[in-house]
Amino acid sequence: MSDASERVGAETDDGSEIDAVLAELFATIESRGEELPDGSYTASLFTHEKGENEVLEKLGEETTEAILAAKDDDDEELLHESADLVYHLLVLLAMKDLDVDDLGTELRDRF
Ligand SMILES: N=c1c2ncn([C@@H]3O[C@H](COP(=O)(O)OP(=O)(O)OP(=O)(O)O)[C@@H](O)[C@H]3O)c2ncn1[C@@H]1O[C@H](COP(=O)(O)O)[C@@H](O)[C@H]1O
Repeated sequence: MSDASERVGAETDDGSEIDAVLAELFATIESRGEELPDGSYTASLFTHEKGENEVLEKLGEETTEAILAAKDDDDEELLHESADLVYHLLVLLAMKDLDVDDLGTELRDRF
């Protein structure tokens, strides 16, 4: 695992914006899980009474909402729900002590 602080604002060699956004968001998620600040939705997921199940349920809900948006041909809503989905997936990876870089490696290995 790489140090979260090193990834904040990180850009890949080709300056890919999505890589930078995912790296910064993941670093923020990890930091919320460590510091558990009051008022943080992310921190509330790490301390939820349902534990990991809360995030798993959210992933199910956001997936359904993304599917419905796609079926409605509502591109704006599809992007919104896709962002919710990716965010919750990153929270799950952080809870499992996995890393967004591990996800990147898994995807790149399929090229
Ligand atoms: N990217 C996200 C993010 N995406 C989704 N969510 C939250 O996930 C929840 C989604 O659940 P629901 O679909 O039930 O929520 P909803 O009220 O119906 O809203 P929508 O479906 O319209 O999104 C909402 O509370 C959203 O605010 C997020 N909460 C936080 N972040 C980021 O996480 C980082 C830490 O933020 P804090 O959690 O505020 O510390 C920051 O970079 C934030 O931008």
